[in-house]
Amino acid sequence: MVERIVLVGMMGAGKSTVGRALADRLNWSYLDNDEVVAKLTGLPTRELLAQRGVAGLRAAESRAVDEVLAAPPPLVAGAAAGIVEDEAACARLRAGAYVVYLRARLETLVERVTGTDRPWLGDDPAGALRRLYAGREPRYQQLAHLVVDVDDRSADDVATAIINAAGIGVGR
Ligand SMILES: Nc1ncnc2c1ncn2[C@@H]1O[C@H](COP(=O)(O)OP(=O)(O)O)[C@@H](O)[C@H]1O
Ligand SMILES: O=C(O)C1=C[C@@H](OP(=O)(O)O)[C@@H](O)[C@H](O)C1
Ligand SMILES: [Mg+2]
Repeated sequence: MVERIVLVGMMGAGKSTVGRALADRLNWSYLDNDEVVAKLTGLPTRELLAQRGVAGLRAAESRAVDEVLAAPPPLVAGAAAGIVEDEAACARLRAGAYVVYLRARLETLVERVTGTDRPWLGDDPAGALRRLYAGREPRYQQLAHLVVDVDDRSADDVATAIINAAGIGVGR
């Protein structure tokens, strides 16, 4: 029975938005990577990256996975977009949760994150996203138990697709 759903995907795919909508619909709790990392380290993600570098950020994101896997179910969680760069964390995630890849076209991601204050984007968000996407896309596919296309769909539609595919009975 599915009782721990973890959303993965690129920044801007909608992990936080869909995750909250899905948790609301199911009346489950929601744990967001950014919040778990802030709780574990006392620092917002951007600040953590600035102070401890990429290795420090990835280490905290890996610990956030363990926190999510140890938290009492039922729950929905949004993982760090970069978790696919950590093979050991991916193996734990896949073994301990129902992993859903929110797959978005590159153009959708560019549209959603350009102008926001996210790591890696610099002054060429489209180029940065294209490079990240090329490296990560096959890994998200491998990691996930379910792939859901999110372009041109509301967050609520995406949540419905996940509920149906995972065979979760709402309200039972
Ligand atoms: N299905 C959707 N349709 C339209 N906009 C969306 C959808 N999902 C997310 N968004 C918007 O895209 C942006 C990024 O979403 P967010 O949930 O923060 O993504 P992530 O957590 O994966 O980085 C937000 O402005 C959010 O409102
Ligand atoms: O692309 C990445 O490596 C990251 C993107 C951001 O996450 P979102 O996908 O929630 O924006 C950031 O907070 C995360 O820790 C690292
Ligand atoms: Mg997010």
